[in-house]
Amino acid sequence: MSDVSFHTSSASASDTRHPLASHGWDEGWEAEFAPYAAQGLLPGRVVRVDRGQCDVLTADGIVRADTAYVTPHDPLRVVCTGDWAAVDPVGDPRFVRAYLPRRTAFVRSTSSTRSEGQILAANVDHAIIAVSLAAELDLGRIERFLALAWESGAQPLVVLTKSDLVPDATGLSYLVEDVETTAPGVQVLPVSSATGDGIDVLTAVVSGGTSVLLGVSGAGKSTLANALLGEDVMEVRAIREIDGKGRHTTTTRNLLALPGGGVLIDTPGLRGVGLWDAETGVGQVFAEIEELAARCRFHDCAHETEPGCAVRAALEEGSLPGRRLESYRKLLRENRRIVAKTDARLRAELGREWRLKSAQGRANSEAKRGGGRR
Ligand SMILES: Nc1nc2c(ncn2[C@@H]2O[C@H](COP(=O)(O)OP(=O)(O)OP(=O)(O)O)[C@@H](O)[C@H]2O)c(=O)[nH]1
Ligand SMILES: [Zn+2]
Repeated sequence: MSDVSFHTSSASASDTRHPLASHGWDEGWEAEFAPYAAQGLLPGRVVRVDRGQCDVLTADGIVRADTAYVTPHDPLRVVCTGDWAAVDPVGDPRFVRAYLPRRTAFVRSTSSTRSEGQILAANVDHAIIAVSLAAELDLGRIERFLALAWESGAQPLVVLTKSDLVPDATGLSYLVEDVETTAPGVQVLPVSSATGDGIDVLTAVVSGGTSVLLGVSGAGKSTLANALLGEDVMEVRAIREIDGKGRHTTTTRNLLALPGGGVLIDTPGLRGVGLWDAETGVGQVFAEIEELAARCRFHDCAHETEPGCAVRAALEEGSLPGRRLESYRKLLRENRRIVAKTDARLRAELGREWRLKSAQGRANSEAKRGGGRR
């Protein structure tokens, strides 16, 4: 009982920081948690989820809690790392009774056969997209990650890693420019974990919220995570002080407080992200194309052969690069395929479209053959 009054009083006292502030607790969460606090439940952030159980960091340390109440049939509503949970103050087992509505969420499609979304991380503010400068830039791939990031609700940030491998400053500035053009509204930051260049800027950006690292294998995510975490030892010690047992070390957690402020979520599943119903996200990545499309004569313009098409006009005039439009179409197609797996109605439509297209294709090639004979 004294536990509960400690939480409510310490949280409202303006001169003391709430013990969970380092893990993202703020006034907004506190207000939303009020009804649960009134029931005597403790707030905590989920730092790891296993089968049937999870680790929740509360003001009293890490609580191992049962997730039976927050494991509904809908896989997107299953409690996940980053959630703010309401936990029983006592009991064996202690249960997570509920979690607060998510501000943002990362989801991905699971296997190709059973396409249901899987929730990967919740309440992420910054999506750090790691792109290695050791390889040639793949702008299409960056756009794909950007779509996923925007879709989640988090603010994307592109980090060009291994900048030490591009010693020529002018060359580097061109690469940064290329990515900036591809990612309007997104900060692009060259960094090197080897020399430490740019790490201070990144540290400052991520200090104000929860971040995740996205990017293909070898992009330098782990190295970057270590650079942000500094000496892991500090982190481990801090956790041990909190729970007083030293059972949980950094290796068992997918959510870590950064020494420079902010929180980093690094769940293994986030590494090979797919695109999951990210149509709005795709629209945000290609905002300039969607703006042009709004000026097409027909609102359902496919920008193929329609008259009064603003997209094709921009393409012809050279203000819209062909690569951008192709990438946009590719991502939309990819997205529709993913959505179609779960949406039978759309699947039927796509099937119809496909049959129409192939019928058209047959007609075209027959016409061509006919023309050849003439
Ligand atoms: N030169 C240079 N090499 C780096 C830098 N950062 C990472 N590397 C190297 O790049 C390789 C891949 O780095 P990782 O951090 O393991 O990449 P990752 O994205 O975590 O890869 P996965 O764990 O497979 O997802 C390693 O050999 C690192 O040593 C850097 O700033 N400069
Ligand atoms: Zn058009």
